[in-house]
Parts: sequence; structure tokens; C-alpha cells
Amino acid sequence: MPYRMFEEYNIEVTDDIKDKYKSVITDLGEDVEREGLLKTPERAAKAMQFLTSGYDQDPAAVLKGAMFAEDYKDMVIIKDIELYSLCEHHMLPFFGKAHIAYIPNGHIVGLSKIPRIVDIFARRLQVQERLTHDILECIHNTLQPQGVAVVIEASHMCMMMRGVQKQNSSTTTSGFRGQFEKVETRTEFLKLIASDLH
Ligand SMILES: Nc1nc2c(ncn2[C@@H]2O[C@H](COP(=O)(O)OP(=O)(O)OP(=O)(O)O)[C@@H](O)[C@H]2O)c(=O)[nH]1
Ligand SMILES: [Zn+2]
Repeated sequence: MPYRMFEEYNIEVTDDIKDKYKSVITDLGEDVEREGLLKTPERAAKAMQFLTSGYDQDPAAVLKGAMFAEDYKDMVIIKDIELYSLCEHHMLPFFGKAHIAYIPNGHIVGLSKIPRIVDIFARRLQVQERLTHDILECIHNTLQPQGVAVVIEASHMCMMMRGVQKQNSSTTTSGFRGQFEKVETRTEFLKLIASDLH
């Protein structure tokens, strides 16, 4: 199934992660038997499985499932797509927005499929740079448009809650293929995602 709804959890995997979380919580100095924490190992096991559920999903199949022949040759932009991922260094969240554009080459794709592939790649242990390129390459290879552009702006909890503890910094990554490698096309895209015009 290309895009699995996350309602069923594998019981064996959940039990295994649950037991490990019990040890982690105990090692952190807490009492796993106190009322408020009784179900926490299981909740955490399920939460982490959901947050990494992108490994089980095939983003190319999601795009291929909704490609339509259409003779539209101008830029399509989906901006302000919220994303939540986990940094692979600390397994802490990073979150922000993705702005994605493509110029069709005979085929358009169902609009919702773009945020869906963002979620599939975001629900893995990631670095922002690889997340940006995963999305870019998937659209480039699957839809084979005249061009594709991906910009991600994100804040990293590992830099906010711990480490350097910078609350206001954000990181921008970008990738461009095809027509977007030309300055004029790229500039038009960057201007459009910066505007409040929706
Ligand atoms: N390039 C990149 N770095 C990231 C991302 N997420 C977290 N990091 C960084 O990964 C690095 C890991 O560095 P280490 O020195 O091994 O880990 P650390 O001692 O916890 O580092 P500090 O965060 O500086 O305390 C840190 O600089 C993080 O800021 C990401 O998406 N991209
Ligand atoms: Zn981190």
C-alpha cells in the first residue's frame, strides 16, 4: 500500500519497543509503575512508530497513482506545506514549512500527493538537507517535469531545547532541477513563495 493509514500497530514490535522504553524511563530516574507513566512506554512506542512510518511507504507509487495527462506548461507552486520530522542525530523534532514547485511536461499530479510525499520522507530519521533532496529527486524522477524546486525552512528542537539553545534561528535548504536551474525561473519561484498572495 503506497500510503498506509496508521491505525494498526504490529503488536510484537510495539511490545518490544515498549519494554525498551520502560528501561529508558527507569534509567532516567523515573518510576514506570506510577500511575501517570503506566501507559507511557506503550504510547511512546506507538508515537515513534508513527513518526517513522515513512519507511513503509512508497512515495513514487503515491505520485504515480495520481498523474494526469495535461497540457499545462506553467509553474505549479504548493507553498507553506507544514512538516514535522526527526533529526537523525538526536531523534528530536525539526519542523517548519516546505515550498514546492514544478513545471509540467505533459503530466500534472494530484495536488494532495505533494504534501503526502513530504510526509513520507519527513516520517523517517532525517537531516534537513537529505529531506530536501529526497523530495526533489522523487518528483524529478517520477513526474519527469520540465523543472522542480524545493525550499524547506525549519527549526530544530536539538538546537532550541538543548545544545546551543538558539530559539530564533531557522535553517533554509533548497534544491532546483531542470528549468529552475535558470536564474529567471528560480527568481520567479522565490518571489512567489515570498508573497502573501495565495
Ligand atoms: N546539517 C544538519 N545538521 C543537523 C541537522 N539536525 C541536527 N543537526 C546537527 O547535527 C550535529 C551533530 O553534532 P555532534 O557534535 O555530533 O552532536 P552534539 O554534541 O549533540 O552537538 P550540539 O548540538 O552542538 O551540542 C549538530 O551540529 C546538530 O546541530 C540537520 O538536519 N542538518
Ligand atoms: Zn538534532
